[in-house]
Amino acid sequence: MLEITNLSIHFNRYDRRMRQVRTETLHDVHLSIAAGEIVAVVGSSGSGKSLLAHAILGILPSNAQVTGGIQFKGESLTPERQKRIRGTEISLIPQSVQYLDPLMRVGEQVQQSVRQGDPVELQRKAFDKYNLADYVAKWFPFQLSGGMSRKVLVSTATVSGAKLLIADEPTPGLDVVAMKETLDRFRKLAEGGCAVMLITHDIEAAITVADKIAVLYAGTVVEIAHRSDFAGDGEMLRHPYSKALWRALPSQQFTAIPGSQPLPQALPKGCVFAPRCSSATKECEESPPELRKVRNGEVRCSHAT
Ligand SMILES: Nc1ncnc2c1ncn2[C@@H]1O[C@H](COP(=O)(O)OP(=O)(O)OP(=O)(O)O)[C@@H](O)[C@H]1O
Ligand code: NI
Repeated sequence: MLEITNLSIHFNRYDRRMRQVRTETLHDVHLSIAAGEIVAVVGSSGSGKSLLAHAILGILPSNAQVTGGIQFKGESLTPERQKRIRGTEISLIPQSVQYLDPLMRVGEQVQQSVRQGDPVELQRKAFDKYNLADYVAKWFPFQLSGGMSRKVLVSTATVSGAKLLIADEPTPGLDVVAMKETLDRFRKLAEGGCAVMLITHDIEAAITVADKIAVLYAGTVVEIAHRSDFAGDGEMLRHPYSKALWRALPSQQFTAIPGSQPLPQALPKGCVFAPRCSSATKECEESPPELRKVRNGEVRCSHAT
């Protein structure tokens, strides 16, 4: 359904001395999501998760330069096509419930996203599917609980039969029950033939529902693993950063590694993770490793086995 190849994003901006600086915020991303598949994109704040989503939707700021290819249903996603199918075939479940218009009744907001068929009928069906009572359609966003707002966002994103759904951090702040409901909803959508990209900080949530996990670090996909690789001591994982992420979880060893993720304006010359990696060699510092297949997954580390 979605095929991303060699996708890079640069920003041009001027510094205080009016010199143009070019920063790379996403580096050579390869990622594909099949129909019926859920792929989680995990990584810490600033790793480029939202930029990746915005590149697919074609909603990056105008000073962003995008290179590489994005294919949707086997055809190139040009800016014109992105504009045409955004909100219908490809839709976003935004990071925050603040995306709801506070002055518009929620039923109307869902109806506005309908491009084909009877808006009222389809909105009713969507509410029914997500256990929202009919009368809620007449409510304004401030009248909704957090969980209901999320259901309205999902209804809006799915009401016109999207084939690719991108959910940007849909779970923070949800209690355990609401979180499980949200994740179950994605599973059902995938079972219905949707391709789902689930962007999250929460690895534990990701592995309960995603088929594959892409680990993003400083704009680079360092590993694409299967959910089952996140187990035990992380010995099935291929990249030292994925292992470190896994071991840093409170439910695991709770051990953090020293250092911090480099900023886009200060990326290392070689492997982005080399400055924090205990097995880094001269070679790692010199040039960035290629993405390669290792044990049914993919990794950007020349030492991975
Ligand atoms: N308009 C912009 N101009 C320049 N740099 C940008 C712009 N938007 C984002 N960036 C940079 O790109 C990097 C990735 O940002 P992005 O929002 O994709 O991170 P994220 O992984 O979604 O983080 P979070 O988990 O906090 O949402 C950051 O370093 C950010 O500063
Ligand atoms: Ni983000």
